[in-house]
Amino acid sequence: MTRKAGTTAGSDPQVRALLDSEAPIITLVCKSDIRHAERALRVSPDENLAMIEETFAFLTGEGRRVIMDAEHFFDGYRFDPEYTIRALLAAANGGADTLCLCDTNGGMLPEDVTEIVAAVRARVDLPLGMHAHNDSGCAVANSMAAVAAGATHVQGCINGYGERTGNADIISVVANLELKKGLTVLKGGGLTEATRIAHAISEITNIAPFARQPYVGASAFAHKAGLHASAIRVDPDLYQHTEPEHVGNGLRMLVSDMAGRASIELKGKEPRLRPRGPGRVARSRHRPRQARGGRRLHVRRRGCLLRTPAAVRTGRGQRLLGRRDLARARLLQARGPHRCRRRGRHQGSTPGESAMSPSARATAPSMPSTTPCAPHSRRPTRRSRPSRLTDFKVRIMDASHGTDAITRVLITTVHRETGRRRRTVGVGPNVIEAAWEAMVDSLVYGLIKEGVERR
Ligand SMILES: CC(=O)SCCNC(=O)CCNC(=O)[C@H](O)C(C)(C)COP(=O)(O)OP(=O)(O)OC[C@H]1O[C@@H](n2cnc3c(N)ncnc32)[C@H](O)[C@@H]1OP(=O)(O)O
Ligand SMILES: CC(=O)C(=O)O
Repeated sequence: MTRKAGTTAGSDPQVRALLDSEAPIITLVCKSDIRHAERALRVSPDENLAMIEETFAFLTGEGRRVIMDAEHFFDGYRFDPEYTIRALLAAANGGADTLCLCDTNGGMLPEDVTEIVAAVRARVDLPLGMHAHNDSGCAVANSMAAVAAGATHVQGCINGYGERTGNADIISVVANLELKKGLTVLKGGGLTEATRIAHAISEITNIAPFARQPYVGASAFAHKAGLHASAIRVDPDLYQHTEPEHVGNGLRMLVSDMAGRASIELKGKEPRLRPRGPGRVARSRHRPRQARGGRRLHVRRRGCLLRTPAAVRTGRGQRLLGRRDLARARLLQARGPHRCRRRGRHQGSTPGESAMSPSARATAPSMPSTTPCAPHSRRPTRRSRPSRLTDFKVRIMDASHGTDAITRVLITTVHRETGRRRRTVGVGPNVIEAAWEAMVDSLVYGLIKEGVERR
């Protein structure tokens, strides 16, 4: 924000905090709609302009590159175009680097953006930017319209996350600019990382990926209709607007009651379905169940994890939580929540849980606190708890299955002494079982890493 009314930029704590952050580039939100200056800030129109200019002058004087986010610019322009232009010029006088026009309420349509950006372009001689919200479903289109009208800077958010209905999905904007407009936005072919990055960020934020997300969604290049498949067999470009490989995605053929012969032929050509001898076929009989939750796939990739629990012994001769213990846990769980709670107490809670958010703490079960010990062994001590739980995420894999939905739990633990981080995943029909599996894997993985003998 700009400095507050009645202060100087240099003495405003919030402006000083921006400076203290040592960020080389600072973006300042400024009021550019006269109604917001008068009604929200309750300052005179001129005082608002002074707040803008002085804050820019102070920060640029300290050697920072400063971008203006002109809040409510488009709505303000419609109400009082002269004042919005004066707000931009105040920032320009203060040394602004770029003037980003915000559709803060997200209600603009592309033709409004084209008209207003072109009009501003004719009056202001600094690079212009666009910051679009998606309330009218046009954030990406509005960003593209602004670029077509002369903007050279676009703000957005990965996967379209943001306030209310979200901001412009920066992945779609970049892909459109590169693939449809022939501009180079990312260096070194970075666009091919788009799908991986979109999914990695949805993991980190714990927001399920949106299958129909343009370019990077799992369904972005998926085909169901047999009619499509018959043409795709001849040339995939007949039914796709760009090649999925440009954004790191891939073509996917679905086989359903809408499939024809071509669909099945194409499906059969997918590498993972090519028959490779009887062993392969026999294993693939279990595949649908495994693929549903993903755990077995994960386990198989990690090699020994599935086999290990029942077979690892520690130096103290304690047995690690194994499959039988898991069965016991299921039994306890089936007996009701009271028994489960008692069991949780027995396992103790880790101090690491305090590093989690209150909501995570409220739902996370206790980390099985013993290093490797059976659930009915002695009460754990701090010494026997070498790791602390630092993150606990729950994801419902397919919400449409109601209480039958597969639950996935991702946990991160950190070894107290080495600081080594372990991230494991468990999948089950409910949160307790999924959490249990994740925790067992975490312990086993830790033991393997520490060189504990396997039998
Ligand atoms: C357009 C956007 O949405 S940009 C996103 C902005 N970021 C966020 O809102 C998320 C983080 N939020 C925060 O850190 C805090 O809410 C802050 C720092 C923004 C404000 O918190 P506080 O300092 O506690 O202020 P409070 O909520 O009481 O009120 C906001 C103050 O900022 C003032 N203000 C609002 N916009 C501006 C602006 N562009 N320039 C100067 N002052 C402004 C308001 O007049 C109000 O001042 P007052 O305290 O004198 O009445
Ligand atoms: C800056 C911002 O988020 C807005 O005005 O929309």
